[in-house]
Amino acid sequence: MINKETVVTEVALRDGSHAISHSFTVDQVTQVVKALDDANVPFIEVSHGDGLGGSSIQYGFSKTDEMKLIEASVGSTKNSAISVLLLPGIGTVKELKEAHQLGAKMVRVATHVTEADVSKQHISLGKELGMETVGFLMMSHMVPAEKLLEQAQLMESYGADTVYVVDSAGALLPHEVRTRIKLLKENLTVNVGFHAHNNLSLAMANTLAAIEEGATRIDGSVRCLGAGAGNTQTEVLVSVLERMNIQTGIDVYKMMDLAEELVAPILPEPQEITKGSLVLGYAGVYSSFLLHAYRAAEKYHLDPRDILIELGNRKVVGGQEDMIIDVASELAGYKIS
Ligand SMILES: CC[C@H](O)CC(=O)C(=O)O
Ligand SMILES: [Mn+2]
Repeated sequence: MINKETVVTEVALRDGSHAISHSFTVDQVTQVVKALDDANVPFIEVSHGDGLGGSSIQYGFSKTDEMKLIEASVGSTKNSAISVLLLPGIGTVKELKEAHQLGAKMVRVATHVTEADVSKQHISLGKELGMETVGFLMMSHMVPAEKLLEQAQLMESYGADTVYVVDSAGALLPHEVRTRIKLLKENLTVNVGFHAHNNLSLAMANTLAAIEEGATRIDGSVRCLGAGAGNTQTEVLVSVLERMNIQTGIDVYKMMDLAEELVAPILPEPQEITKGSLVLGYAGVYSSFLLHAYRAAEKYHLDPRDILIELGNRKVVGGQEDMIIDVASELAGYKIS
């Protein structure tokens, strides 16, 4: 039976950071957070696109220190809680403690889908700090449901309050989402969540499939401001759920207004499924690789699709961004020694 309540986490100010090369300013974040808070969005995620500590040569430098963005966000909320993302190794205990001190109330500890064991320290710390703590299994399309369950059970055993199935590449088909969420629901006692990317135009269909199978925590990005073709579009999601009599507590009109008036102007161009983002879903490639692949394609005079397809063939995963340049230079005929 479908749960009649869904808790939405707005990820545009974190996942959307990939789409604008991590260039959010305090002013933009403050305005958007205030409006999301006024619309009563329960959780708003604010961090570098690659999570706390992501600002680096490998992932791209942030224009504004993420701690300043987190501080400004916390100071702009009355209703919403601020969430941070952390990939163990990129972010450390130090950054998590700092974000918590600034007032972040939720941490989502993200690992590759086969590497949940590296999340123990940070999930435990999140709990110790009294934060709502989430395990976030990225690239969930790469393993069968049984393996995903094994990894989710690890996160549950470390104390996660929720475990997310994360379709980082936007590659999952609705029946594949169903199988995964169903198995997790049958075998976990904690909440199950779902995070989509719209590269195959399936974010909404997959999200509804997840909800029908019992997922109660769902991510959205307003105006689709997320990596690749973006995520499930929050203002659309909230409207659809209202039509289905599923409560999110979010004000639909306010969500629509802030999408159009505050978020659309931040986007360099409207989010759509371009040939690049489509190939992410088609080849099963991490959505945040898109702009890196475009830059490499320009440098080596290649079609970005060829780079992305080859990254998909090699099953490259998050954290291996340096492989984008390696692959591009190889395709361009350079020898790597
Ligand atoms: C680099 C972290 C990544 O963007 C997390 C995420 O949202 C995903 O895997 O989809
Ligand atoms: Mn994402």
